[in-house]
Amino acid sequence: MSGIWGKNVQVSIFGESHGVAIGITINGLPPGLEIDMEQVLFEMARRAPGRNELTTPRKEKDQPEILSGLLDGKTTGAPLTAIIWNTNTRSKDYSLLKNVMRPGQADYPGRMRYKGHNDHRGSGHFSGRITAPLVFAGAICKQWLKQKGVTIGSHIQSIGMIEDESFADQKEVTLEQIQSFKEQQLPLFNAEKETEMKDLIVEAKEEGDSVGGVVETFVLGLDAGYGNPFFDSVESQLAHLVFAVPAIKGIEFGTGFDITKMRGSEANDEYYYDEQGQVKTRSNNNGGIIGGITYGMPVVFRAAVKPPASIKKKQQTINVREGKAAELEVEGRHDPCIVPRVLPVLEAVTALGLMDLMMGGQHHE
Ligand SMILES: Cc1cc2nc3c(=O)[nH]c(=O)nc-3n(C[C@H](O)[C@H](O)[C@H](O)COP(=O)(O)O)c2cc1C
Ligand SMILES: C=C(O[C@@H]1CC(C(=O)O)=C[C@@H](OP(=O)(O)O)[C@H]1O)C(=O)O
Repeated sequence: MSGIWGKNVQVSIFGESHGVAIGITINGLPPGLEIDMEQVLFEMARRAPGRNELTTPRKEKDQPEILSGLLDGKTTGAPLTAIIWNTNTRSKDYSLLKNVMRPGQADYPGRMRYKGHNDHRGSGHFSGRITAPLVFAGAICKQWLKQKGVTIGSHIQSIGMIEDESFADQKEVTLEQIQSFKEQQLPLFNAEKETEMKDLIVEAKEEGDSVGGVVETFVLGLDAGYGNPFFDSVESQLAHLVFAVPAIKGIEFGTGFDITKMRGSEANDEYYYDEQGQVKTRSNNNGGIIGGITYGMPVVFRAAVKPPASIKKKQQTINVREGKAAELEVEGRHDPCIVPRVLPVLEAVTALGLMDLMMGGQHHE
């Protein structure tokens, strides 16, 4: 397993979904950073399981216990370690799944990679639950970024075939709107789509099935001049972290794959000076990054979230103990749609990636 990431802010995650606890150690945080714990808990609660009818019924407090690196509410500069206890495991749901492989889940590849020694209970270290410590770290990074004037927001771009408007369609997105998105179950530019999306998730759940979707994340207030091409381009940095999130199957920046359908004259983001003399572009098809470097416009990307694999509907698979074909109806407590819970995770990894990048001092000044 590779549970360690980062150059300037380095994280190390640990734990399994049905183990004693999960957690994270963060290295490289600057000393004296005041941590607003209420804000950290707010972010944790956005992701936590069991909060409403659209999520897994497994209820967890997801209250981080800080073991080191924080004194009188401020970072000391020493490694900051937090653990989150697992309090509501139901491992019997997984006894069959040691041998009967769930299609679309990490059971079979994990078994091959770890020679059957991986903790299969609750998908072990593969579980989406391991994103809780990432949200903890991201909440701290967000507080550092806020001091630098950088804000990260996200909304649901789509659930199944139901689409919201895009960030690019908006004249302006205010900090208040970004904050209100964080308080909503299904944050949308076009709130009229909410009922349709909810109904689709509930319908899939009732049919013993699941649905996927797309999350759009945007970063405001990021100056021009960050990024280290080739290998540490801003896209590489963010994509690396976004693909670490379980269930993410794709990422596109700016206009993404659709830019291929445009002419250069349409795709190019034309420059101008605004009233304050700041360099801006009229469009943002490149999603705030060209040549792997920011150009001062919002960084925008969309992540594809697959429909969760663990469904009640009957599926064909294999029993590896018997070496035979098998049928499977997955029991247990699962998310019918991961999208609403993954927004804070995508924001968190974005915050981590950007803080790591900015701490490296790549800025032109
Ligand atoms: C917040 C979150 C919740 C998830 N909930 C479930 C779930 O309830 N059931 C499930 O089968 N997969 C769930 N997943 C997805 C699996 O963890 C993921 O599909 C699996 O680890 C395999 O990884 P991959 O899909 O990225 O290839 C969740 C993922 C996240 C990020
Ligand atoms: C517990 C969480 O979500 C879990 C993510 C998950 C998976 O396979 O990713 C499967 C389910 O696990 P369990 O069968 O143990 O209930 C979800 O409940 C969480 O995100 O905190």
